[in-house]
Amino acid sequence: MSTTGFAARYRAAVDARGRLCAGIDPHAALLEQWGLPVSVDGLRAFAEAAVAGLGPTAAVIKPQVAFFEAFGSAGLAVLEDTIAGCRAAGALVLADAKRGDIGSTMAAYTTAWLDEGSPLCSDAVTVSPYLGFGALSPAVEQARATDRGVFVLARTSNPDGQALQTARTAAATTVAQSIVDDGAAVNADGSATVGVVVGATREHGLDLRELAGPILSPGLGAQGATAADLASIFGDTADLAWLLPAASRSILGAGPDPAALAAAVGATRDEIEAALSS
Ligand SMILES: O=c1ccn([C@@H]2O[C@H](COP(=O)(O)O)[C@@H](O)[C@H]2O)c(=O)[nH]1
Repeated sequence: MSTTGFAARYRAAVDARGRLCAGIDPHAALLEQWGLPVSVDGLRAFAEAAVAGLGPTAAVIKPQVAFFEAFGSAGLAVLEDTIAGCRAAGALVLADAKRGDIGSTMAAYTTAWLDEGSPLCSDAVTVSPYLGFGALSPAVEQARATDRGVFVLARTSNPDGQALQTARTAAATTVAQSIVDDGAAVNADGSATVGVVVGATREHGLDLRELAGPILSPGLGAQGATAADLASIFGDTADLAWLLPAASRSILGAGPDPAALAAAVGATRDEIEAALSS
């Protein structure tokens, strides 16, 4: 396995902390469950507890940008501090922003999420390939140059994406498989710059064995997928060393005590590791 680029940083994090991406999704319902107001003050208290609990324990932390954007500029200020806090605690930060646009606009998104000078700069960002994989080039090239990652939506965990993602391209592969193959072509340099998003909620019908990059798999817990599902869905179709299962609400429900959040991360990770190594 390569030890260059994002690959080296990703491998170091997962080797030290295990295969889990823990989400920070400050849903209004979770704020209320934690006894917090649905306001910027509540958002900040939620995020600070989440950073304290998840930051030192999870390999990768995925703030869901939408929940911060919902509070406007004050919410984005909380997101900036959340990203900085997670990175300072030793976790890799994957900003779940799902950006994607024509190349010139994509360059601006790239500056926002992958340029060290930006207060939102993260270790990786999720992107949408609906404008074409090539339109993502500014992000891919910046990520490759700075040992960061870009996670491209391929086969999402929700049922709504089925028709589009399993449609056949002119080359007769599915759209989702074409995204995986485009990512594998970038990763042929050993950098693991491109990860893909493949939900854990169903069979995906993809061959992920040549990707040589991380496979973010949301859907554990609140969306119904289990650790046991991971082994059956990905066991024959992927290099499990690259599998990065993700859970948000099922972990955050243990809050607001940071120690309880850390314990939930540990328990979820241990369940995943046991399922994937059996
Ligand atoms: O296919 C996808 C892509 C992204 N997500 C995001 O992951 C989390 C899942 O949260 P849970 O609480 O664990 O359900 C959320 O931020 C989604 O936007 C996804 O679920 N599926």
